[in-house]
Amino acid sequence: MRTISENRCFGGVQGVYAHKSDATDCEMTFGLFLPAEAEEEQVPVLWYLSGLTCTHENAMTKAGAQKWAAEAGIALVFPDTSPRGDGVADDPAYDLGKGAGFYVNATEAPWAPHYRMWDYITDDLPRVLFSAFPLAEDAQSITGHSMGGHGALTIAMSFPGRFRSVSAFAPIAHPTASDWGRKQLGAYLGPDAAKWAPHDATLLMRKRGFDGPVLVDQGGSDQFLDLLKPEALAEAMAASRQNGTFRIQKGYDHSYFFVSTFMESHVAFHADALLA
Ligand SMILES: N[C@@H](CCC(=O)N[C@@H](CS)C(=O)NCC(=O)O)C(=O)O
Repeated sequence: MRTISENRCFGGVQGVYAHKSDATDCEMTFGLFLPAEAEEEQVPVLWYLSGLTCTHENAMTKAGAQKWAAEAGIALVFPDTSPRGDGVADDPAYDLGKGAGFYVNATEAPWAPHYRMWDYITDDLPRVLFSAFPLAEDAQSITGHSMGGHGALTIAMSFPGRFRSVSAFAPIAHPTASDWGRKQLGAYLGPDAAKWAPHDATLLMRKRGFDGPVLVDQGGSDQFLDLLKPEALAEAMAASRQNGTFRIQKGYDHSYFFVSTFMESHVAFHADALLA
């Protein structure tokens, strides 16, 4: 692992690090905010998974999460959204290939050799983080925006007991029924829709739900509402009697202005679970 930068931030440190990933078989970059408490003890950790076109940098610089995480004494992890590098397959469309890993392990050509973001987030990066930094493995929560909200919800529901709470900002909520999903899951996992189901938050919510609290915020004026399909997830949460809250935020769009507006509330929600 190598350090790209470390900057003092709200009494803690905002770092950017790169490491060779076994999962994606390329160098990966991530951001990690450590609050001041990390100088003395292990701290709880909140994962933030980003959306389409993002790198580790978008949320780190635009979501405004560090202030609230510093106040709560919580670390923030900002992973990249896909494998990177010259030898990595890509597509001219912004919603496939680099910047659009969709948090799955691709099985299909040309994606299979590097597009293993599920393993990267759930296995590879945790191993790096918990061995190199003072992070409490038994105090993790996860959130994300758009494609990252999809990743946060599907990963949280697939690893019962690992995350104490999950939240999402405008998640891609029902990808098996959306052009933000069918195209990518088809490309990465092949045409058999049965293989897509474990990567659909609405289907997972109907089937098993999440064992802790869930918080979802969705902008009422989001330009991608037709692709995100929030109503499917809201219905599934109600049908499975999920402990949680689904909020429509009137007038807000899909941008980081929306994410940063509600970040304080999401960090407070996770702090309740992480510091209990
Ligand atoms: N830019 C794309 C939309 C992609 C988009 O809105 N990405 C969101 C996540 S799904 C994002 O966070 N973009 C980066 C940013 O706002 O910093 C388009 O051409 O329609």
